[in-house]
Amino acid sequence: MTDVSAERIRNFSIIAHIDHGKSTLADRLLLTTGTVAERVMKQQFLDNMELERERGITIKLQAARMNYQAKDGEAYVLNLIDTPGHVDFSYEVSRSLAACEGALLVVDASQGVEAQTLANVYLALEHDLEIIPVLNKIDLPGAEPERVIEEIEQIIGLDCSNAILASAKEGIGIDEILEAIVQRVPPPSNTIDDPLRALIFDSYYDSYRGVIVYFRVMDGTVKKGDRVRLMASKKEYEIDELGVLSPNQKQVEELHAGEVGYLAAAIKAVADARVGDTITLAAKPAAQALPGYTEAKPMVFCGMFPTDSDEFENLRDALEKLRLNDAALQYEPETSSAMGFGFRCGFLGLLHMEIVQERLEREYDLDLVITAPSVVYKVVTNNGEEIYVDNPSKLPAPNERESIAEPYAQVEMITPESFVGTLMELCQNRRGIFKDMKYLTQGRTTLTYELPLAEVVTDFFDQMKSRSRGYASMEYHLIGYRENPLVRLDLMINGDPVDSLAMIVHRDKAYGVGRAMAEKLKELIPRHQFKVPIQAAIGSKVIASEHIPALRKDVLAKCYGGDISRKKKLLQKQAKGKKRMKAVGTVDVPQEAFMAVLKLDGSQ
Ligand SMILES: Nc1nc2c(ncn2[C@@H]2O[C@H](COP(=O)(O)OP(=O)(O)OP(=O)(O)O)[C@@H](O)[C@H]2O)c(=O)[nH]1
Repeated sequence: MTDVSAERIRNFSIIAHIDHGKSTLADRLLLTTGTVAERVMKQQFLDNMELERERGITIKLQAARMNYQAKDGEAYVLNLIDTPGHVDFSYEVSRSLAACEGALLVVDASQGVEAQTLANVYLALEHDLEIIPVLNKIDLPGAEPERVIEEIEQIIGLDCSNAILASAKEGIGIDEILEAIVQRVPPPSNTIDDPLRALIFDSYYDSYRGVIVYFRVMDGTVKKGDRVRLMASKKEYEIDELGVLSPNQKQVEELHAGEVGYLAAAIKAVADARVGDTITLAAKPAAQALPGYTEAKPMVFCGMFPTDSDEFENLRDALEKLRLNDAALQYEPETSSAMGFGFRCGFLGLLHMEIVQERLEREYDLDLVITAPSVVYKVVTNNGEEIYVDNPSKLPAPNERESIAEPYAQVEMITPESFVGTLMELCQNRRGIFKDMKYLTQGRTTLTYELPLAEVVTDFFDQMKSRSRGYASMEYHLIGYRENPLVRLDLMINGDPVDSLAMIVHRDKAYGVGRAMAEKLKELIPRHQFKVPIQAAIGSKVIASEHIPALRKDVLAKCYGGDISRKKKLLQKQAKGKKRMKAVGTVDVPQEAFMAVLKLDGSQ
């Protein structure tokens, strides 16, 4: 039972760029408020590391409730709500922020504002949050808090006259931060008498208790045993377990407006209790759900095929299990003439795709061949029908379609001035449309471009990082569909078109990409006993052609018989290399070949 009144509650999150010190500061706040003892924190940290290593995933703190005795003599409850750190999950970030009244904006005083920080600050401002700027790492000799403050004021237009100088590592400024949270973040409004409305900001699947839902009570009261309704999914459940996160789960009997907690109610999959949905009471439902709910929509699609076709059912089981914990993951069976049976999967973005792929391989021990990511194209067919195509091999032929449009993104980059030239060149190569450039303090610049999403989801991020030696940061958001003269480029191996290699490209780039792809495939596909021709074609027109010469020598011949261990090693190496191959007709094609489009040098 918690009996804290709304005036004594403060709900806040921390906005920070990667490595600017969010986790260190969160730990400090937990320690300083006595929520977690130092000894426990060390142990927990180690346990989490162990788990992370074992499961290959990052365990994150979703929320923590702290008790804080403020200088005004009153006891407060401070709820820290975590936000995911990547653009792919910006919808989740926006829901986490919607559950707060304030945010700490943590900026590394030796670095400055980065693009991702900016995106999240704008989200926080949209939700009318009180933002408290914190300049972290002031213990570093290179810290320049004045410059960074100027930068924050200039870029965000945020008053930084009362910014806090802190070092999460050394424990400097922590009391000031806690006091600022109490004094500057507004308390939640006291709507305890209204019908229950609670906002889901996170959830995960637990194999014993079902889905654990993290929520913020916006109005009313929720009790253990209540029958609740989820307003978007329209499903009803009885609450088996209700609690707070301190930061470990601790059961309570009820939670009121303004409080943050978790519940378990034998919910089978996270898709049934989605982030952004509103929890209300079945007996006395609220008239209206909380605003802002949308269903996460996959942006990037790819084919996933088991290298060994007998593994198809195992792949299906694994995807089903992952989906219990990932409402945004979509999949449906796909049959490819080249690859056999597999699944067409949809993801929020490239990082999401990589996480799922990694989990399938690590946790479910599957060997997969994954095709290059594709965005969703909007095609108007000859009979005026509008269809969405997420698989290039399914694009209607030119004489069957009226028009084709592709999604565009606005990309914001922040970079030291010296890399502006090379980043502009990158954007131009990727069909970018220049929108804006602004000079900030100390030779840093913001660059804004509009780019086709297809050009962003390939290797844009990696290219940006390598061209700026790691200094630039970026953020993107979708701005709608635009028509373009796009064509389907087919690739043929040994005379047969390989549907999983088909791609949709701009007409003006088709020749360059076709040639580069043929060359890249020649480089990536191993030699066989026979000559393997490779061709790129648009419709029936071949635009590039290469061939892989036949293998002549036995690889073992080099070993002159004698050295058996060396021979073994060579065979092992070959076996390892073979693992991620897919037989396309009589040709073994390695995984890298399907991702070849990501490896082109970008100058096409
Ligand atoms: N010198 C100094 N180092 C700090 C300070 N705060 C954090 N760090 C260091 O900065 C690095 C990143 O800190 P984290 O707290 O992991 O940063 P984060 O923002 O949570 O990073 P992600 O979890 O990757 O998003 C770590 O090596 C910290 O030890 C500080 O005040 N001073």
